Amino acid sequence: MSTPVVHAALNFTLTGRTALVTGAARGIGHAIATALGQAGARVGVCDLDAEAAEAAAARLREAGIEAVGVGADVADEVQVQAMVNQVEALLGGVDILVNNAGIVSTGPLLEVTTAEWNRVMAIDLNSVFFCAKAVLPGMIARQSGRIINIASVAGKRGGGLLGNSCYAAAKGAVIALTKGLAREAGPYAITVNAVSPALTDTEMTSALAPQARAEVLAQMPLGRAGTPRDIAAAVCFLASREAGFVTGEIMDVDGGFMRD
Ligand SMILES: NC(=O)c1ccc[n+]([C@@H]2O[C@H](COP(=O)([O-])OP(=O)(O)OC[C@H]3O[C@@H](n4cnc5c(N)ncnc54)[C@H](O)[C@@H]3O)[C@@H](O)[C@H]2O)c1
Ligand SMILES: CC(C)C1=CC=C(C(=O)O)[C@@H](O)[C@H]1O
Repeated sequence: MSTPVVHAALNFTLTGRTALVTGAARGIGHAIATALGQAGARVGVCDLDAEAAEAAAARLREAGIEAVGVGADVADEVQVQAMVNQVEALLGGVDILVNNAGIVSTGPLLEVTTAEWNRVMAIDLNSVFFCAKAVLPGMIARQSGRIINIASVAGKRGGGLLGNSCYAAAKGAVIALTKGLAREAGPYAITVNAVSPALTDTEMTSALAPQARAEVLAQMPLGRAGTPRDIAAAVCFLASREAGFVTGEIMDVDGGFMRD
């Protein structure tokens, strides 16, 4: 038997790392950008709404975080490459990519137009492909990196109460892409994981009818909706050096919703 030792203290600081968070002007993305910055990272705050992205970055700077706001539509590959170029020029190579930007569509499949289907797929799924492609060459060159995708319990369950089939299909594909890319990127010491929230209080869910909300909460053992900070905490762990042996994981942060 080996002699017991006192192990080195765990260190969750992100000092010296550059993070890029999409859809970070508000909601879950803003909480993630704030938490990564508070842990020491320099943060690229990306959003479709360029003014809101800059305003969010300014709030982070006021809190002592090095941050830049960048306007980009993550559904557009050319804009994604320009966004990554801008962040890397100002803050250094992206060490941590958080694919958070997303939209939800509601209602049964027969009511979803082809245009709506295409927009959900473009923003919720294609963006993950575009953003990963844009940051991976730098991560491979540096032999390190963290990619964290925000999925959804809808992607595991196939929708139902929690988003419709179209949204669920996009998030289900994000989960499959996370697992596949984890296999591809592992040899370069790059981890790829997803955080899978259930109902979380943000603007996205603010219009949910009280009855529907009560039905969802009744299925959550903890009996409350998630907060953006709940999701940010999980992302910070996965972004840390200490999570270097976790990859291909789809981490439920869902108040127990997915438990059997
Ligand atoms: N809120 C929930 O209950 C919940 C549950 C599970 C998963 N999620 C996922 O979490 C993520 C964040 O959701 P949220 O609740 O904070 O949403 P939100 O609507 O409050 O915020 C989304 C942000 O993404 C930005 N955005 C939208 N389209 C974009 C685009 N094309 N390019 C760049 N930015 C864009 C918006 O401007 C907004 O700032 C999404 O991927 C969502 O699917 C949310
Ligand atoms: C707006 C409402 C139907 C909703 C949006 C997104 C979800 C998700 O899981 O991503 C939901 O939980 C859901 O309540």
